Amino acid sequence: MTTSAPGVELTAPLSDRYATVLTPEALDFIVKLQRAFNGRRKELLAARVTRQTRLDAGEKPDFLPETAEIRNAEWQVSPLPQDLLDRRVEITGPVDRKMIINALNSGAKVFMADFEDSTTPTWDNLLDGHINLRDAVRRTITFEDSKTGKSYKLIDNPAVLFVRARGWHLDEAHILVDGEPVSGSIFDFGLYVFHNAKELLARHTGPYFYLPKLESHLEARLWNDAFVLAETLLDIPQGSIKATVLIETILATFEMDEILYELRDHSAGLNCGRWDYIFSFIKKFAGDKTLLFPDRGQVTMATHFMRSYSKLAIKTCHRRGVSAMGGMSAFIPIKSDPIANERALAQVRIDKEREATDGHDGTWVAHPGLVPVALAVFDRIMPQPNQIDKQLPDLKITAADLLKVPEGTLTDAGLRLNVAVGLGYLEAWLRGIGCVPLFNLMEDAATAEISRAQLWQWVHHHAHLEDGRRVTAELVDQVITEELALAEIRIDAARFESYKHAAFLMRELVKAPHFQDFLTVPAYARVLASEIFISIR
Ligand SMILES: CC(=O)SCCNC(=O)CCNC(=O)[C@H](O)C(C)(C)COP(=O)(O)OP(=O)(O)OC[C@H]1O[C@@H](n2cnc3c(N)ncnc32)[C@H](O)[C@@H]1OP(=O)(O)O
Ligand SMILES: O=CC(=O)O
Repeated sequence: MTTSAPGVELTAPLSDRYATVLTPEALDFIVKLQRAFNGRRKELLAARVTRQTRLDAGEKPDFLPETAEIRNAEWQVSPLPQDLLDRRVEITGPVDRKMIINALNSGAKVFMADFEDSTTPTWDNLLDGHINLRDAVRRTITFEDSKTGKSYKLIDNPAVLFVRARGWHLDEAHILVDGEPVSGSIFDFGLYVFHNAKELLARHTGPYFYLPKLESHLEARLWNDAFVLAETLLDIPQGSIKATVLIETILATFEMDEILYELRDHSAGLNCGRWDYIFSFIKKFAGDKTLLFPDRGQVTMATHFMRSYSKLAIKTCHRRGVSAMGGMSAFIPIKSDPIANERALAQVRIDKEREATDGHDGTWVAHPGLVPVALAVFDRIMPQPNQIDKQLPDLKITAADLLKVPEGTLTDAGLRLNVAVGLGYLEAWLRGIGCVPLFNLMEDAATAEISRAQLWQWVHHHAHLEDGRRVTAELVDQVITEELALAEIRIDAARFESYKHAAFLMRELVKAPHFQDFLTVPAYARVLASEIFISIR
């Protein structure tokens, strides 16, 4: 569908309802950002490829000599807004209407509405999500659950809202500008900020964002420049947009000071995105057979490299006057089994205690049932709003600490779990559901990436399981076939179709001669090609 804007085309239907958010003015705003920044985005994505070639040749990352001056100098990020001083518990979740209300009402200080790893970016999910957020910002959001008959509305003092936009690598294929898809980041950020920035500022809060999967401070600079242009176009004060960057790639961890520096007028600190971080470590060194990771379940926050990264994030943020947010424990409440449930909650408690004691200023939870658990820990260990004044001048973290591969075992159970999680997650994703409970754990794109990355790594480096068997493509293939057979008994025919698509994709990803950067990229292409989701409403 061509639009009234020259060079702009929509490849999906725009219902009257969707046209209330994707207005000509909003589209024009997105197009301006796209034309201003897409060239640099593509250069930065190309720079990722060049860097990967060097890593494949054996180069190891280190703190950058050319930015030593920024690391060594004393400077501070602009003061945090009042409503971001206390972020002790943040709940995250997809942009589903009922979940937005539940999350905002959950008792958490912050809700991060996620267009990224817990959302399949279908046209419906995206535009419904923006409608939901527009209504949430204006506190008019309500929901009637037709299944239960329950009505939902916001409480008087809901959580502060953040939005996680998609990463720089993802395209939004439903809008073409000058023949090219719009950047997913620009679409998510642009549409939200366009409709809500002024309204949020009038309500004494602001347009707050989480920025995922950055690999360098130059990518942070691009975000900062997008913020500056958006503030100019919208005529809102410079510095009123705030963003927390997820440190969730092994490369970004070497540039934390520099990332904060680039965003110093717009920064709301850093967050340890632990799952993507583990994935990124495996991916960036996929070519190195000496860096094999053990079973996913053994790669915890207690391992040396993960603890080192989390402590370095705390030290860096506190020195610059901003929050260092902790991450997401994947344990979720288990309704069907009180004993297993208590075990899961205990795991969450241990994780949050470690974070609060180390100096994090808050943490993430995946489910409203975990808000009181995390709150109790942070209230006890951090009675004040944050612990930014906890400075760690004597903490020394080296490149060797950050690059120390965790020890452990590779087991048959670990392999089977990786297959089951990869298939189960992809199956849901292809049906438009970006976050699911599997085997009593929260699974989203980041956690599923670890599973499929491990399978690739183990196959390509001929890893041995502890029972002595070698992991081969044939073995993984066989386990996929076994999982498919089990699924066929368990689920209905329509879902089984989706499972078969998932299995096809998994096989492609695991057998690919070169590690595929993100599973969501081929999965998105598959969804677009089969038009599973572009259903006319
Ligand atoms: C690594 C990362 O990137 S982390 C960030 C991305 N991941 C996330 O955001 C996780 C979000 N969490 C979720 O999607 C869900 O909690 C899941 C999929 C893990 C579990 O879902 P379910 O098993 O369906 O949850 P469950 O049935 O226990 O839900 C109970 C209630 O809590 C609500 N709920 C569950 N999780 C959330 C949430 N994160 N936010 C708001 N409400 C939630 C449900 O809507 C349901 O509400 P209702 O009782 O009013 O109907
Ligand atoms: O985005 C969060 C993560 O843990 O990955």
